[in-house]
Amino acid sequence: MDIFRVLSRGASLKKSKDYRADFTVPEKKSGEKSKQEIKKDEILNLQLDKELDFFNSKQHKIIRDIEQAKENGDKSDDEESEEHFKREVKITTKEQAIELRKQFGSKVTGHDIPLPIGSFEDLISRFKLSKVLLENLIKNGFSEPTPIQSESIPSSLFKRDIIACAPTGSGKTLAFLIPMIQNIIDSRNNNEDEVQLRGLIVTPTKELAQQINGQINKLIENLNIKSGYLNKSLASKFRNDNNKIKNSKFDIIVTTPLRLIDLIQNTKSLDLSKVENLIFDEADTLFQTDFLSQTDEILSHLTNPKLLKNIYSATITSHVEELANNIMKDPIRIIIGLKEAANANIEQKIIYCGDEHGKLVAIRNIIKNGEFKPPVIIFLQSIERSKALYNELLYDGLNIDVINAEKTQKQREDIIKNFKNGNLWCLITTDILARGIDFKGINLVINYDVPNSSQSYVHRIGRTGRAGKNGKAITFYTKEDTDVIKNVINVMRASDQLDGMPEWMRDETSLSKLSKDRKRELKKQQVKRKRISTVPRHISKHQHAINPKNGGSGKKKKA
Ligand SMILES: Nc1ncnc2c1ncn2[C@@H]1O[C@H](COP(=O)(O)OP(=O)(O)OP(=O)(O)O)[C@@H](O)[C@H]1O
Repeated sequence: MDIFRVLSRGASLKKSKDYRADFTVPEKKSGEKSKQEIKKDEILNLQLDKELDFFNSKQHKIIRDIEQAKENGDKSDDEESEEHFKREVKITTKEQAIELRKQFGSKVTGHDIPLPIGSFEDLISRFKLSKVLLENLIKNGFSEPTPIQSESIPSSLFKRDIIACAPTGSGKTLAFLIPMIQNIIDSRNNNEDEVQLRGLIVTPTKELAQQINGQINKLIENLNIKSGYLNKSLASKFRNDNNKIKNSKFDIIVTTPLRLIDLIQNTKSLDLSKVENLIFDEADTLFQTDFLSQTDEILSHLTNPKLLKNIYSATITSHVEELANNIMKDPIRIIIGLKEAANANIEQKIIYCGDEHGKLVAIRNIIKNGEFKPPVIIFLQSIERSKALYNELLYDGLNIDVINAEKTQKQREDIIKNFKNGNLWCLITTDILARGIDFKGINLVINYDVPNSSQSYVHRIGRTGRAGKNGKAITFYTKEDTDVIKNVINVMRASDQLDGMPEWMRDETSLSKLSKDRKRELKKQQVKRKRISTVPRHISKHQHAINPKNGGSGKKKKA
């Protein structure tokens, strides 16, 4: 059973210690329902929707829909859907735009900025948005735009380059997908329906690329648009350049940088010269020194003069903005909320644990005191440490697994599937899952090791508190973390989360600030930590030695 889906559809929450029993689905009544009963259910669902109005932006629409559902009890589906398309444009004046931006905390700068949209229906009248696309949005539960969508979509449809920074879990993916798909529909209409690779989305991890492609597939239903995630198998089809791939061209490709570069350098089967819309998702990673040459290489193959460039992330430093400005034409800059703050729905807490042993004690305390409410994600700084913590907690009855870059793609996919459908309660991982991954309903993120930058902290804890839901993040620190923990405290301060914290933390002046050089140093190398284990070293060494996998006899020596 997909507990997250059940939760998001308004299942009731029981107070129970057993997490599996926390989710109950309303029972189905036997027999046919009368029309009146169905209508009553609709109204109830809409009222439930209102309570679960995560983005605070659905408010008036839902209220209006409740009223309409009450009044138009017997209208046909066709009539109702036609009415949906005829709704008046909500934002038509500069004053309304200023008001909306104030309400959303949006800062939008640049030349000739278009008005934001107040509803997805605004796009029908202003941009002739495809009705099928709007239907697909509504079918998937996206009824009102989030603040970033409200600004990005019209700017992109006006064919502008965009630098966008909005909190984790605030809907950036749809913010770039909706205009990309609409632009493809428009281009295809103007070019006698010729299929060409027009949209390219570059992300730092495979998991994220796959997730975005899944999202695209939901939006392009019945649109005759084709999207592909450039995994190993698709890349090898391109490499073989057989007719199969030629005959099934793609409108959109989602990829990681290296996979794409490998393909364009070694084959001529993927032509990037017609790409009109480029997205760098988690752009600040792609503009970091490690990725920069790859990003440059990709840009050099995108030769279409009409190319639109968009960069999106929850954290964009001024350095990244500077780099982006160099490759963009007159971009519109959209910032939602505060740049370095975490999502406001996340309660943040730090715990001093003294040393490594203290961290194990702290995590077991969290389990004992009921704070450990699954689904939970635990982040550590390295593969070794993630495996060590997994071995340590394996027998604590937590239903856990570990996911890191050592696992095969298939293993990674299976673990994620199990976590999403509720078979796993807790995922132990590294920064590989820190960005972009959208697990619905994560209750708690634990930073077992302090992340090495404020950006990494914001993204890691952003796996909870998504789509308007609340979440909690706990960060452990020890005496080794005196410097890196300052990054975390600064984000907590920017997010107004220092209430109840010791005086020295709340007082900005008592925390000597980290210099830029020191921050850079910390990002490059991880804090040196002692190994994780409650088992004394001489015993674990002995266990390792007798393990048959390591050539041992498998037998314990007699005392
Ligand atoms: N307009 C909308 N109405 C309701 N839910 C939405 C809307 N837009 C997006 N969502 C949902 O919000 C969740 C978070 O969206 P998304 O993954 O795009 O966040 P993000 O801003 O890209 O986060 P991150 O910075 O972590 O990558 C998703 O589950 C998505 O389906």
